[in-house]
Amino acid sequence: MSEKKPGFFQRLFGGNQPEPTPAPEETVPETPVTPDAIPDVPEPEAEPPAPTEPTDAPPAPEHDLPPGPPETTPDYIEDVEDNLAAAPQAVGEPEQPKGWFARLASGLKRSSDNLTSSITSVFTKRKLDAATLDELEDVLIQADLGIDTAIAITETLRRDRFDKDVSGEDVRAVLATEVEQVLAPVAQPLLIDSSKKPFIILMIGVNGSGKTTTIGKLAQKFAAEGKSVMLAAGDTFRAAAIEQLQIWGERTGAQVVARPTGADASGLAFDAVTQARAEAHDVLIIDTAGRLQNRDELMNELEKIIRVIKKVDPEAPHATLLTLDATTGQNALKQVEIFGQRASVTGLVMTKLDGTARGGILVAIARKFGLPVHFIGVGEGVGDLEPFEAQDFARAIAGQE
Ligand SMILES: Nc1nc2c(ncn2[C@@H]2O[C@H](COP(=O)(O)OP(=O)(O)OP(=O)(O)O)[C@@H](O)[C@H]2O)c(=O)[nH]1
Repeated sequence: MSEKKPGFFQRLFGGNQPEPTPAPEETVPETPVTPDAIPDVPEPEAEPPAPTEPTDAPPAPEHDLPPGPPETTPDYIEDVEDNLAAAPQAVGEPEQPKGWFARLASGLKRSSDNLTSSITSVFTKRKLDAATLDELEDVLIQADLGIDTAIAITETLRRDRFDKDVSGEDVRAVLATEVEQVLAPVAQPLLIDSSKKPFIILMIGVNGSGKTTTIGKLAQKFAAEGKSVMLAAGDTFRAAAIEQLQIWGERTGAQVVARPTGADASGLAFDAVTQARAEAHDVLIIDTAGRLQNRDELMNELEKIIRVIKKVDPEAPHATLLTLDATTGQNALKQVEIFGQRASVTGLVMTKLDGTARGGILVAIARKFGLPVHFIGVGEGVGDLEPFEAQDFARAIAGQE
């Protein structure tokens, strides 16, 4: 799974593609659906009863566990088929619909173009002086790279090149080097400890940040490595999220534990961990409902899910992955801070780098928190999630070939 597909770097840079839809401004995710805003979906109980305290022999689950994906009625299958075009792609060699692929590539091209053209315009005018360095610092901050990185880059230039002719290309090289230095320590693969059966991954993040899609992509990767995967449809607020996970389950051969909409998410997590243990799956990935980090009651619910998982396996979750939507810009820093405090995040996945000029935020996050970044997403397709590589990202941001 760490093998890098040819062409991914190409997708980061883009080619001659049509203009993408402009990236949204910060704070609001692309699909800002809060549980409150969803019609016809019953709210779960404010404080549903926790599952029975487990002992050495865990108690029987509250619900009868289905042998496989539970919804198999003709209507459901029809809905699923209708959704296939918009949903994840089939397992195996991913097919990239050309129009979509072109939009992804164009998104990142715009991002690096914005940065590099600003740099070029600053550095074609004169020898390196204090005013030029100030302008450069502004450009770098506006690109969401963070003040520390912006200062580090300008200080390097001040030290090495002050009062000398400096080209945009020279500056891009310094930028790439600095960004790579910041990112290299956090670019860490997600290691699945095979002594844990199952290795439990909890997926968390704000609404629409890409949790469910990322779970599907991960399930595909693990399945391709021969691992047996179970998915838990813990976003019990939204019927669509449950169905989305079931589609991924069908496509990746992963068993899906699901409950009707509105079921208690902690109870579902407990059942899923118990079942995955009993059946000795290699990996269990638990989806959760999207929640804004400032919704205290929803963050309490997340803490409860974690407590309940620990009742079955005190070491679990073995990985708690926070998905971050790159288009949210500076707000992503707040998300890392609060989710980190409340849910002990162990690693990050940044999605939607294809649709934004704000990919630099990953550099600011890496510098501030030092949390591992395991994957980045550059599209909705199953092949659009790649292990994070510092050098590729640095070169893409700096507009280097
Ligand atoms: N362009 C692009 N879209 C993505 C990427 N990752 C996910 N998406 C899309 O983002 C949207 C939201 O993704 P979901 O996986 O449903 O997000 P979620 O976090 O599970 O959402 P909630 O359940 O509402 O919290 C979907 O339309 C995905 O296809 C990515 O890397 N690039």
